[in-house]
Amino acid sequence: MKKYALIYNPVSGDAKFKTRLDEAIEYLQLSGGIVLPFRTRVKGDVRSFIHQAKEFATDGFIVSGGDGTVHEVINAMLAEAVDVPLGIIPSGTCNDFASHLSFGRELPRCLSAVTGGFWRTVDVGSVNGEYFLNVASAGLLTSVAHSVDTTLKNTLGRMAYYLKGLGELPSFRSLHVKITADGQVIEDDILLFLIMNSGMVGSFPTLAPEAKIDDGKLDLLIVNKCSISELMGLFISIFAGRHTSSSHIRHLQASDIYIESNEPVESDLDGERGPLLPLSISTVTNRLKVFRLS
Ligand SMILES: Nc1ncnc2c1ncn2[C@@H]1O[C@H](COP(=O)(O)OP(=O)(O)OP(=O)(O)O)[C@@H](O)[C@H]1O
Repeated sequence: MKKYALIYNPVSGDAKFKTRLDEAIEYLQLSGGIVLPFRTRVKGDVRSFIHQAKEFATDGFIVSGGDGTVHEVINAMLAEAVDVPLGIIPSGTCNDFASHLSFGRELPRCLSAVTGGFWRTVDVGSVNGEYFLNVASAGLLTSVAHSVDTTLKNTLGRMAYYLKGLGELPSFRSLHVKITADGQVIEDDILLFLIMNSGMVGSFPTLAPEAKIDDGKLDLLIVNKCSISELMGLFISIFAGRHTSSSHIRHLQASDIYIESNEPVESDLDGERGPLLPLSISTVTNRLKVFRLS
């Protein structure tokens, strides 16, 4: 009999996964599994659960939530040296990493990846001792995910993020940063930077078309200081997939990145509040396994 632990966030996305818990447990039991469920309550509580459940869950952990919940779970799994694969049931507002892996909202499809037993290793980013699975960022629009009200997110979904982002634009200002990426130094006034694993951020699928989640590299995308009208033009080229050739964008791949600023700049990790700059970022390979569709 296969043994799994299932961690779910009852408020992620439209807060509906909890009504499908019985269906999920039935699916896993009918496939010959037994399941230990855990309902998240506050930030950080998954660590003690994973510590206790790792002896039991010898065939895998499963997480249902958004990018923030997945972020907490991978941090706890790596800290607890959990070696079994992670299954992801996307039930958050965006779930960029799961979308990159082609997991949609269809519960049986996500669970079939777990019961199918196929997995792959993926890179994670390490930043100042914490891990991120999909993106580390700072600057304009990057704090939207952790500053939107939960009720608004539950009702409006990702539209709540876009509305909040639009509200930020009139008061936007640039940041002066120095970035050292695998020895290459960039010092400039910028609007934002994204350090991506999958290249899918904010539901934009191809922000870094060359990004791969197992190449040992992170994709750094910098938006240079520009005017609001130039920024609007840039959004249009993002929708058209032409942004990487824009003069306002710098894109490079690196495995070690150091970012500093002489101002107090807050970062964002997978949609959760991250540390203040400076950030010391590196790629961690072969430590995290995720279930994949066969
Ligand atoms: N029972 C709970 N009640 C309220 N907040 C919770 C609960 N459990 C976890 N949280 C908080 O939910 C946040 C994570 O939400 P998550 O990112 O998974 O969903 P989301 O914001 O809807 O999706 P996404 O990040 O994909 O946009 C964390 O900050 C965590 O502390």
